[in-house]
Amino acid sequence: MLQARSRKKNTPADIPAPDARTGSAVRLTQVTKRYGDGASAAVALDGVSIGIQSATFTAVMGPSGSGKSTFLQCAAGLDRPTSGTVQLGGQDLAELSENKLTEYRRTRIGFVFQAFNLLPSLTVEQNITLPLRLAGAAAESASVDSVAAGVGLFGLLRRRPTELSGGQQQRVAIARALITRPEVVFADEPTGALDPDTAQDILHLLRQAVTDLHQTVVMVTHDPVAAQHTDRVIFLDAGRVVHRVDRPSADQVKRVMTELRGAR
Ligand SMILES: Nc1ncnc2c1ncn2[C@@H]1O[C@H](COP(=O)(O)OP(=O)(O)OP(=O)(O)O)[C@@H](O)[C@H]1O
Repeated sequence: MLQARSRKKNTPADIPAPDARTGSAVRLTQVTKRYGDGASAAVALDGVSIGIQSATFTAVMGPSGSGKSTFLQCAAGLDRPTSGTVQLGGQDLAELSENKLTEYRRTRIGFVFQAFNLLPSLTVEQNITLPLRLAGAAAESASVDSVAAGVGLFGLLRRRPTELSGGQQQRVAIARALITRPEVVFADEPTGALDPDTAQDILHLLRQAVTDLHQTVVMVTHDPVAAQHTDRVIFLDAGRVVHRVDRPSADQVKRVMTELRGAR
């Protein structure tokens, strides 16, 4: 069970608190992302406006090329939209310089990727605490132990990533994403490289982070079974939000995906 604990004071003082007015952890307003110019331009996001409520688990789905990765990249401040605004924790990301945006991502946003993206030369403990150390904040051993125990890694802190299973490596990535108590954790196909049973364990962990720690989690996935762990599925097609399903079942999600693929 993940343990709730107070938000650490490791964030820059000039960054505002979550968007109390809307309750949104992330808000995209008329976000368009265009790659290239002229006849060869690709519109990956086409006027997307959506708010993602704090302390919810959201899946982003859609056919191949519908704009899911671009959505995640723009919402997480990894890429800048061509037009429109992204607010995260009440901060308009366009107002941040590149350096401030990097600092913001490090302290206020957590990332979990399909390929785990751990540093092989660091121990599990060092991987988990890396975002704190990069931000110049001390890692309290009690909080590291609590996060590690919460994701089922207790006793493995001295190991290196190569000495862990895929599921254990993804637990390290989740602990690393949670250690700063970010505004939002963005997960890009977090179960894509795992067997079905291990994938279920990882999805339960992400669910617990929302339920027990009131984290906001946004996950891109192709998997209807993964989506049924979430509170809401947002469906993209041709760069637009075309459908939403709350408290989704895998069958509902499959139906919508079949319709979207059939409509192409
Ligand atoms: N760097 C880029 N340069 C040019 N076009 C791009 C670039 N990145 C994405 N695109 C285009 O933007 C559209 C959306 O791509 P995106 O990767 O966001 O879709 P996706 O839904 O994540 O796809 P998939 O499920 O196949 O990963 C596609 O038409 C893609 O070809």
